[in-house]
Amino acid sequence: MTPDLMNAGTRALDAAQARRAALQGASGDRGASWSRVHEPGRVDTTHGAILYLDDITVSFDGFKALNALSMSISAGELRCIIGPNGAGKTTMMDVITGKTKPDSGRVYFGSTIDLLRMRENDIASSGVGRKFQKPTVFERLTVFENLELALKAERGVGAAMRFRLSGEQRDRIDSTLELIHLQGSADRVAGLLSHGQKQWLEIGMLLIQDPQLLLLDEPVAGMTDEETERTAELFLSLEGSHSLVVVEHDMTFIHALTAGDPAKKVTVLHEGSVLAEGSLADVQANEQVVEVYLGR
Ligand SMILES: Nc1ncnc2c1ncn2[C@@H]1O[C@H](COP(=O)(O)OP(=O)(O)OP(=O)(O)O)[C@@H](O)[C@H]1O
Repeated sequence: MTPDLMNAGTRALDAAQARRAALQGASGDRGASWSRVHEPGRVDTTHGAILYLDDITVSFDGFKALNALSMSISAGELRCIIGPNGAGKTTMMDVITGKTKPDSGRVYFGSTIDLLRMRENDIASSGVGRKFQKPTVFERLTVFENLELALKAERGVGAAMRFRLSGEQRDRIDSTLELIHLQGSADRVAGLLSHGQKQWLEIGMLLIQDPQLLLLDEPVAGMTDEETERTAELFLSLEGSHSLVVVEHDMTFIHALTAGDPAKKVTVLHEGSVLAEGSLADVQANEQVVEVYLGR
């Protein structure tokens, strides 16, 4: 999480908590941080791709975490990325979001935005939303307040403090609540939600800012089977209107997301490069993939 994003969240949280404390005579602490995404709609996808990674190498003390990695994600695509521990999946996400700068290679958001020239905060602002594995919601705020905060942060931190919700924005929060299956929990304190519900809330906080590309790192880790199923439904409902890159080890979930559709690509990473790419059936039948990952 970048310092700017941390500040955006904590300062707005302070303001929200001060309001609540004034009303309830209570005080709270700070539980989380999250990404701010705004000004979507400027990404040029006329050539079909929303994300290009070209020949990316990242070395840590001589060890290549990414080794000439190339990959392209189409606009509106839901791409699953699998691979053994240490394959480079998180490092790849770190490069896309500007957390790690590669030794060499190119990363483009659409055909014109060179992400390697941008800082982490600016990449988030350009429409790349990232969900880390661990849910990071503001535990002491209600579900509604968490979404409100995410919506307000679109306007910048200073403006967010003074900003009041319009009817249209309330509707946007309501439709997000419905999308993430939390319409009955709007007034619940987020800390009381189940692990899966916290994950959905954080996804909602990203979605309400309308990112064009969503990077999701092991989103169903720790979820119940029912929560996993619902998360698959949610992601499938976003496909087309958003582009999603989902890193996941849970093959049941990957099955649900690809739903036997041979047109849906799964990418297998191994030792910092693409080992295989194709339909789930194709990669499952690939002997090398079985050897390094699926057969274990
Ligand atoms: N900051 C770092 N310094 C040194 N080595 C690192 C660093 N970050 C990652 N690595 C190494 O790079 C390799 C790739 O790590 P990465 O976390 O990207 O893999 P991953 O595919 O996300 O694994 P997992 O499925 O376990 O999350 C690993 O061998 C890891 O130890």
